[in-house]
Amino acid sequence: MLDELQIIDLFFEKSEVPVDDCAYLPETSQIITGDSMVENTHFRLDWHPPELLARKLFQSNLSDVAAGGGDPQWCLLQMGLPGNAEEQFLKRFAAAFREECKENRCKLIGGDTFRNTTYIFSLTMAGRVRRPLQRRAHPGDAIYMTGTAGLSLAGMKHLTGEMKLTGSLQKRALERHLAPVARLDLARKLREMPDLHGMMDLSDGLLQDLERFARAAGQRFHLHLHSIPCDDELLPLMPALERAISGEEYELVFCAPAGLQQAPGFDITQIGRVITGPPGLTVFEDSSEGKIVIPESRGFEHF
Ligand SMILES: Nc1ncnc2c1ncn2[C@@H]1O[C@H](COP(=O)(O)OP(=O)(O)O)[C@@H](O)[C@H]1O
Ligand SMILES: Cc1ncc(C[n+]2csc(CCOP(=O)(O)OP(=O)(O)O)c2C)c(N)n1
Ligand SMILES: [Mg+2]
Repeated sequence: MLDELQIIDLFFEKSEVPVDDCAYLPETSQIITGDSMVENTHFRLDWHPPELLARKLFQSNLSDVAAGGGDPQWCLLQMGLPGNAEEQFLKRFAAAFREECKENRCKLIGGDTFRNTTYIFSLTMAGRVRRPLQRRAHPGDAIYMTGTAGLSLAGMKHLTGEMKLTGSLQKRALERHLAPVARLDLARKLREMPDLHGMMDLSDGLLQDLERFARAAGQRFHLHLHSIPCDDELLPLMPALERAISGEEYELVFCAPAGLQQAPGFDITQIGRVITGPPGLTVFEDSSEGKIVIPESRGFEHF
């Protein structure tokens, strides 16, 4: 079986394969993206109340628009629904989705609805952009991420029974997994920095996403595992390599000159650096770069 990127490659000439979170439409200064929530692939009905499902669908797309340097403008909603879909489920989903559109000034302008054996929710979102942010980096840049990594995987592991979380940590992990919030607030600040070279959002985990970022940028990325920021309470419960494969965090990862400082409302951490070398990712234990780590797992992959 081909993997996800090999399948996508089938549709493009080699030089035209899309590598960014969003496609850029220069004629109208817009960016456009699409992401889906599919039953038993992205969510389970017994885990995910319809309100949170609608919000996660919206926020995962908003996260791409934020990483692309844009502000949301309009969206199209495609839905596959079982014949026995409950009216209450659909009403609750629709009400929450409408709230998201309103809160984020994003107009639902169309879509498609069809019968399917399971639920499929797929969103296309467009945004306006002044300077589209792509997956670019310069040698010598620092690699930064916003927020923390690990909570989403911890939340899912709690739901599957692989981890037993309690109290406020359980709440934060479930919230991160079931109801992530795109970092549009920080993206708006970051995109004003003239020497921000490139940005993406964290959906498949740092190992996969940084590998793709590095290849798109044509640079070598060094990730420092022990620099990956983590929720204080989760830190002793989740090894660094697991934080590096936690997807669906919807934090931002970006490359800019070293020396950026954390500040209130600006929760960024340096997690690695960019060097000249063959495009790809090398994982080191820490920032001394004394010990290379070969990960056993790359995290969640569709194929
Ligand atoms: N079926 C497809 N046809 C054309 N382009 C695709 C398809 N699936 C994914 N892509 C593109 O391939 C790139 C990688 O996809 P993906 O990993 O889903 O991006 P993201 O993590 O930003 O959602 C994106 O630019 C996306 O638009
Ligand atoms: C039932 C269920 N199984 C597995 C997962 C974990 N999971 C599903 S998709 C995904 C990665 C992100 O989804 P993807 O469709 O690859 O988003 P994109 O990279 O396109 O933004 C993860 C970690 C989940 N959330 N729910
Ligand atoms: Mg996608």
